[in-house]
Amino acid sequence: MAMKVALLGCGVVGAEVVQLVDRQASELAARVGTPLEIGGIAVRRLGRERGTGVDPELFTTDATELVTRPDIDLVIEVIGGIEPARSLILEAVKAGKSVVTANKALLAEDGATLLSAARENNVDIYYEAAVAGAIPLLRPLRESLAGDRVQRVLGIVNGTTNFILDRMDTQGAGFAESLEEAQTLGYAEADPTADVEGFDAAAKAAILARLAFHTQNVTAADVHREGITEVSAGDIASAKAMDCVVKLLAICQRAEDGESVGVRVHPVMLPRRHPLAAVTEAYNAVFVEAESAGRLMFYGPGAGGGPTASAVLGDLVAVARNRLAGTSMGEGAHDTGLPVHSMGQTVTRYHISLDVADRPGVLARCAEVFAQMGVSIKNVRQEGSGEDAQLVLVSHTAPDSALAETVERLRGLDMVRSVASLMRVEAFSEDV
Ligand SMILES: NC(=O)C1=CN([C@@H]2O[C@H](COP(=O)(O)OP(=O)(O)OC[C@H]3O[C@@H](n4cnc5c(N)ncnc54)[C@H](O)[C@@H]3O)[C@@H](O)[C@H]2O)C=CC1
Ligand SMILES: N[C@@H](CC=O)C(=O)O
Ligand code: NA
Repeated sequence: MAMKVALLGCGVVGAEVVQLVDRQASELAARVGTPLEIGGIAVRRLGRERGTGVDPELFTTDATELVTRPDIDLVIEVIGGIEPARSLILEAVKAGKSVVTANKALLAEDGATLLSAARENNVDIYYEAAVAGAIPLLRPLRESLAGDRVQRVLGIVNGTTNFILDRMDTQGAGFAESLEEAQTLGYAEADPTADVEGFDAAAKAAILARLAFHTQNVTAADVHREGITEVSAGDIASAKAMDCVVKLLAICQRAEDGESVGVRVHPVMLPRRHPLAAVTEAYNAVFVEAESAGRLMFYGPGAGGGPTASAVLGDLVAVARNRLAGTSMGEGAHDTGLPVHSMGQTVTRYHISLDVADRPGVLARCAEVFAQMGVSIKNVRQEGSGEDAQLVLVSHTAPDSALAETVERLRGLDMVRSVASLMRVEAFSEDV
């Protein structure tokens, strides 16, 4: 007997899912062990279904009735946003149906509640599409690396911002025109604030941290977030001068004592020799450092209807197989409860470029500020002279709060005219 699937939302991803389920019907049946059939599609408004080639009888505006219908076995949620997606998923789970979702915003806000409801009802919630689209990433973190200890995850997890920064770096393009191009190419969200202000990447960072460190505590609100709107042509030039590129990274890291984790999203200067520096255009990549495995990199398309639907279908096969076998994954049952430490406690490294008056004693005075704050200088160079002099300093690693205070004190020196460029530097974990 066929397994019936309810689809919630028929936008960019949903429409692609419908096509794939139809086109690959026989392969899916063979892989699951029974045919999969779309039993209903919840949409916001009826009328647009004409021309899709799908039986108009399948469409409904009553999503709650659809997810609780007794003949529905599995639910795919691709509406997005918090409500009504959360209530619909909870209804489905309570009615004994497994769920596949691509909803990173919801999982980052309330993933622990959803997973706990799934465990109580012996069903699954799978969400591979929610982070880095088509790239198989969450399952490797959850399953393949279950026997290892992940130390750090560095990810380019937002295609739009990577596209913009890449255009600024390689073509000298400005921020506004690069964003416009990303929108034209269909990478950016309708309201691109979620991309350029780092909200989308922060949601993905929370999900990655939960899986990497087996801690259910992390939500989007715990993630320190800075977007790319302040990244200037001067920052890009400063990065180039250090043989670096500017990337927006999601960084999840265990504290040195292993007792807490740091989760953040912000622009970084990254050495060109780092594998993530080679990730261009709208591609995503996630670099994982694990104790025994060493360094792993997951790379591929992180957005778009086709890639996202591919991940949704992979999950659909997995939850259908589990249902046939009468089992479920039980994600989140083992919770380390590791707390999230503040950004101030996170160990980082700064690149600081100062417009200074080129006169004797400037360097010594700046170095004194670093010493007062207990921050060690890794290297320093001067560019230009006279009125156009710039002092470029790169620190060794230190608590972010000490580095931020160092910058404030430098700003207060009368020989420092302005801070021309300020950005954290990220590299390999052994680079201090
Ligand atoms: N498009 C992409 O590249 C990616 C999307 N995602 C996620 O996939 C999900 C869907 O994204 P898209 O398809 O791009 O969005 P979309 O905006 O194209 O589609 C969402 C659809 O849901 C419908 N909808 C809204 N409220 C509804 C309701 N109450 N009942 C029924 N339908 C309703 C909307 O009318 C729309 O057609 C989101 O959670 C998004 O974050 C994840 C990875 C990549
Ligand atoms: N707008 C997002 C879409 C995928 O999650 C991006 O640019 O990566
Ligand atoms: Na993925």
